[in-house]
Parts: sequence; C-alpha cells; structure tokens
Amino acid sequence: MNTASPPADVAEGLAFHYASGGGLTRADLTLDTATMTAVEGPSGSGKSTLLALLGLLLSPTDGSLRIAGTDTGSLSSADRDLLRRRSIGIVLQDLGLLTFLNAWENVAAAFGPRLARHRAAARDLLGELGMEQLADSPVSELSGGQRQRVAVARAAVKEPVLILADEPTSGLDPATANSVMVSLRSCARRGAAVLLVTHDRAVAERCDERHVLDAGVLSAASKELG
Ligand SMILES: Nc1ncnc2c1ncn2[C@@H]1O[C@H](COP(=O)(O)OP(=O)(O)OP(=O)(O)O)[C@@H](O)[C@H]1O
Repeated sequence: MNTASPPADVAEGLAFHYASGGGLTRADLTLDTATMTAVEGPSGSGKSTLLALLGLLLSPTDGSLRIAGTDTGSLSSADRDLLRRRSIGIVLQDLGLLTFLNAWENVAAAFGPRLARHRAAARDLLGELGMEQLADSPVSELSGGQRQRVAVARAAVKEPVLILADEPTSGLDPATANSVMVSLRSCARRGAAVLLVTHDRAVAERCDERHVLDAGVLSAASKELG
C-alpha cells in the first residue's frame, strides 16, 4: 500500500433514504489507493445503494463524499459526471458489455467511440489480466469469468483512482472467481483503490480491509470474523 498517497475516497456519515424507507443509514469509509476493500452484507442491507453513492450514480441525502480530493457535495451535475468519468471505474453486476464488439474493443470503449486509438492500452491491460489470447474474441463467445475480466479491464483502463465492483465473483466457480480476484488485485497494484461488495466471506477475506453492512449501517468487520 502506498501510504504517501491521499485516500482515493472518504465518506463521512453518508446516507441515502428511498421513499420506501430503505437505503443506507450511515457509512463512514476511507478507501486508500493500492488497497482492496470488501463490503459484506446480507441481501437488502444497502450494498448496491452504497456502491451507487460512491460511484456518483446517486446523490446522498446526508453526509459528505470526497473523491480524489474533490468534495462532491458542491459539484454541478456536469462536474459530477466529469469526475465519475475521470476518476471512477465501475463493474456492475449486469456487466453491460457491448456484445457486437470483441474483448479489446469493449475495453477501449471506456475512452469513447474512437476505439482504434486505445487499442494498445486495451490489449496491454487484457494481457496483464491473463486475457491476451482472447483479446480479439467477440464477448458473446467468452465464458462468464472471461467477460467479468473484460469488464474489470474496461473499468480500469483509464487508470481511475477508484474501482467499484458489485458482486464480481457472483455465480462463478472457485477457479474463475480466483482469476477475477487476481485481476482486481492487479488493478490495486497499479494504484487504484478497489472496493467490492460481496456475499462471499472467502472473497472478502482476500481483501486488505473489510467492512460489514447491516440494515444500512456500515462498520469495520471485527477481526474474529476471520
Ligand atoms: N429503487 C428503490 N426504491 C425503493 N427502495 C429501494 C430501492 N432500491 C433499494 N431499495 C431498498 O433499500 C434497501 C437496500 O437495498 P440495496 O439494493 O442497496 O441492498 P443490497 O444489500 O444491495 O441487496 P442485494 O444484496 O439483494 O442486492 C432495501 O431495503 C431495498 O428494498
């Protein structure tokens, strides 16, 4: 971990209340660069809401959020979009890959429509994530784990300070889940703060920091949890 760098993300008293009454009651969280952090929690505890807040996809009803040194509370919607595009990579559960493009084109698409300009960066990163041989494959022909790694590469290729991953190993067999975790670790080694939400204790245990969400309240995982 690079302790000289300021945190990628600091949330204080972050909260979001849906009209239904559900949501996120309180999250205090610091995400350091080059570090993997897990948030565990049962269904309905607020994991997706937290991820959407950290990804600037939702605006908090309370609390503050600083990303890459910028206080997001005072930003216009255009500036929030800009900060998201520059500083955050998101791997959603529904990966949102473009099925008519191949693997490297999907990664390059993170930069915009001029795919060929970013061919080298996209292929290099896929190579780092163990996907060199599959860079030219249509994503429709890739396995679930391979697609997940393409989505990780797409989130990471612009070298965001923060990478958010929603259940990145969900539905994968242990070997494939391992390859996805290795890919996320590789992103952290490149300097990103990586946050993943998971139901899977074994996945959380591979992270440097662990937090638990319970009924909308985030707290540090106690060491005796393992
Ligand atoms: N769009 C919405 N409108 C109203 N309530 C919502 C909405 N999305 C989520 N909620 C409520 O907010 C709470 C937290 O939901 P959230 O999806 O963040 O939980 P989660 O931990 O991600 O669940 P899961 O693991 O099942 O995806 C739940 O009580 C849920 O019913």
